[in-house]
Amino acid sequence: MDFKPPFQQICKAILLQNSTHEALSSHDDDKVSLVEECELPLIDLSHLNLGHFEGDKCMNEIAQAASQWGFFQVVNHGVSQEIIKSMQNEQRRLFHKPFAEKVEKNFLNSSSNCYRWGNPQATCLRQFSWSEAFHISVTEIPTMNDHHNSLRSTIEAFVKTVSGLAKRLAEILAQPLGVKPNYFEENCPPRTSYLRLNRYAPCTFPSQVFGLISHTDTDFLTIVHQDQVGGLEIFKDGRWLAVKPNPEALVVNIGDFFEALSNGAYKSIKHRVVSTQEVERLSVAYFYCPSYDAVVQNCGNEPSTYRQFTLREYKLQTQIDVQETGEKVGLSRFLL
Ligand SMILES: O=C(O)CCC(=O)C(=O)O
Ligand SMILES: [Fe+2]
Repeated sequence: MDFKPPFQQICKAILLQNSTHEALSSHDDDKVSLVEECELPLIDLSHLNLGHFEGDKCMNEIAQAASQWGFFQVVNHGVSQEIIKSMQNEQRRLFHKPFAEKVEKNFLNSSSNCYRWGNPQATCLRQFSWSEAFHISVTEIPTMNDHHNSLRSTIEAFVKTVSGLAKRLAEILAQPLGVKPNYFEENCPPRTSYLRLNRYAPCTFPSQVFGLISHTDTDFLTIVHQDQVGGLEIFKDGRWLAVKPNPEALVVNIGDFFEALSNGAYKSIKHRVVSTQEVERLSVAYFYCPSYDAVVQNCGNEPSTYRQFTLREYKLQTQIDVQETGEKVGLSRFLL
């Protein structure tokens, strides 16, 4: 039985609905083109344990990377290569289940819309993502079906380490902002974060369709492991740069809520994944989120750039924008 979602049929239908001219004449930003490769700032987290001087230096590097890049990579992060390998194997096995099974409501015994693919709202190819994903809320992990070999125990092991890492990084980033020390303890209980397992299938139209369309993340920060295939691109200083994969490293990026909390000092920058025709690509992302009604607002003394909001308001606004325009508008909706 086929495991691939019907990406090709949907793209053909979109192309038929639009004139070809319209589908191909998108904004320059949205075109798939050759881009330069970059190496993200690389931070060795073992330095945090080397005493005050090295520790402070490492914390400064983290805050600087968040301000200048919005993206960085970390090594010695505590997630073993064994867990990473095992996660990739489990992901491959999971995504290679028949498509008809994956779309079943109770496939993982988690929320009914846990399996997602493409973009149901896409009206043109540049809004379509040639990828599939499982969104797994941290609360759902203990009750997940485990007839998929050791998927659940692997996810548990991964989340256990990565959730602690997310909190630690958030606290380090919050320190120079004057955010109260227990802000994340109070506003980001473990149950509010989630994991996304991504699979980017080989793509029939790699020059026209992205694996994942350009977006910023709706969270405080995201921790990603990408495999060796590559394809992640970030929008920095007016141009797209390809992130060179580093199998040892985890990629960390600032989400919209840290940009608001830091009053724009840390950057939630646009990123996307380009498709390839040849091979599949796997990645796993942990989204560190506040609870629905936690208030996100500038904690410094300067005048605020954004009005305060909650995740509930933000998600509602995003839903409206996606329905009306096919895309998330994001933080600019909350500009003062
Ligand atoms: O697959 C990747 O490398 C990035 C995924 C991503 O940006 C996301 O899931 O929000
Ligand atoms: Fe993202």
